[in-house]
Amino acid sequence: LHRRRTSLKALDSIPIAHPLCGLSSLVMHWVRFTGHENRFVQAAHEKYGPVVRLAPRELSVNSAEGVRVVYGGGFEKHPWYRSFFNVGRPNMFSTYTFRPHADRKRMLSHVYSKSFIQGSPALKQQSTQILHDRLLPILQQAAGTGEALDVHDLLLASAMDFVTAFLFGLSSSSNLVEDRTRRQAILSAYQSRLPYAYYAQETQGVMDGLQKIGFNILPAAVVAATEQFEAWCISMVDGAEEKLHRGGHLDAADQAVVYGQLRDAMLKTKKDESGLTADERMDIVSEMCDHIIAGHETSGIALTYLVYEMSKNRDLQDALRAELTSAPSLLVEIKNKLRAPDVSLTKQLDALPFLDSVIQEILRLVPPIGGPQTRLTPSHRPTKLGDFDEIPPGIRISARAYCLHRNPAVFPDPDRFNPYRWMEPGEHLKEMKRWFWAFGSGGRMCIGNNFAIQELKLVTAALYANFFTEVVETSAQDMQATDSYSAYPTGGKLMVRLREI
Ligand code: HEM
Repeated sequence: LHRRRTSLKALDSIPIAHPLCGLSSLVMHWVRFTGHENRFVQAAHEKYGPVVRLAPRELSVNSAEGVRVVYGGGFEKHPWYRSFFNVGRPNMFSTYTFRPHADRKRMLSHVYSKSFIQGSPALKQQSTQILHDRLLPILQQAAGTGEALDVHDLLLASAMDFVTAFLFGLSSSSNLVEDRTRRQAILSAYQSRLPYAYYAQETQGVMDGLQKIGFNILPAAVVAATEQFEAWCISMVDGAEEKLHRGGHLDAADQAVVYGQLRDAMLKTKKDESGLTADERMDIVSEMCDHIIAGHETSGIALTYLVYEMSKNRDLQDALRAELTSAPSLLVEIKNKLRAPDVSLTKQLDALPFLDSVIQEILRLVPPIGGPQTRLTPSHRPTKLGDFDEIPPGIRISARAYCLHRNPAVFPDPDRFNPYRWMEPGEHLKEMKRWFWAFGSGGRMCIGNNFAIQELKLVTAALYANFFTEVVETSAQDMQATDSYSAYPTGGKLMVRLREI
């Protein structure tokens, strides 16, 4: 205990976010419980600089250099991520130790690489069907009637359809874009547990103890909704497994790219022909559940805010449309005079500078995961962070995109949506890219970033090639992002009126 106290002395020179932060973690518990953690940490960094102490054994960093130190290697994830277990088994996201994480990530990196994503015939077919047959007709119908459409809901649904199609193949995936009843049920089942994240993330020990004596802090309805969501994920896994088991030819759109890859990679690790154990099957289920979660809410949130910001500025919509139509072969005419990006030209679409800047800027302004990416200082050596050295092992430490993206020295007028800031080449652009952190960095960086960027570009291009958007019945307060790990709009909706061009 004495050695522990002495080593903590090294933290005494680090500015504290609040007078009580050096004495107790209660302040941070309160800040998290009341849902203003990102704003609290941001205010502390603005006042005290790039390294602040949040609790006796917790630090926050807010600089590109600090991110390089903490996320460049050697810092394991904090057990905080254990709360992201699905179906009771760890997955790539929730595993906090190096080895099992690296083994799993290696199995899946190839199918999420940029070259694979841009070239995959399966993903091309899946994207075409989701855009042409589901999303665009619904948008056109809303434009025709002039009725306001909740695009938040719809864009979460389309992100869900995109990711589950890539995981399981189209016939075993969701169709939440068209099936509104199922959409409501699934999205609200998933979202019902979000308000309880504090308990799962910050009071795990207490939760576990209480559960042992038969008490669960989470309301029964939330537990049931989580089970319903997991059962739905499992039903898609089962559908994909059945399809692969049957064998025979599958259309490109029907290929279960990610599921098939993980299943084969896990089978290859077996020394005999025994097949996968029940636990290994549940590991796959857990991994798939996590990609369903990580893949739908992030992209859905990004697209929601993109439509919100674009709707506020007609000039930006015109500029985007001008870029899309200046390369005429990029758009193909589909039914009912609608135009859609040609999915065989995803590389060319990716190279459009304004579209790229719009996507980059929305991920900067409202990072869908803006909250802390929590790590532990390494166990075998002290850490040096800027002016502070001898930071002892086992200290909880995090950076967050919410704060990194609000540094006015790097992003002047940081609260303004300004895609043009990404279009001026030079040293400043390089500096902005060093601070851009929507997908994290290092070994635990988002595996789905190439998939997400391609999907965001396809949906944005399809939308603005055909429609003007205007926000109705939604206040700025509704669109305030929740102050938590992910950034859902507080009002839970974005009502938009569309007009066909
Ligand atoms: C705009 C969309 C997305 C954003 C902004 C985003 C952001 C992030 C961030 C910040 C992390 C690191 C989190 C942390 O360490 O706390 C992460 C990890 C991860 N993301 Fe994404 N993500 C997006 C889309 C996706 C998609 C589409 C998938 C899968 C289909 C995905 C799967 C994952 C997985 C599996 C991890 C864990 C990686 C690891 O631990 O090695 N994400 N994502």
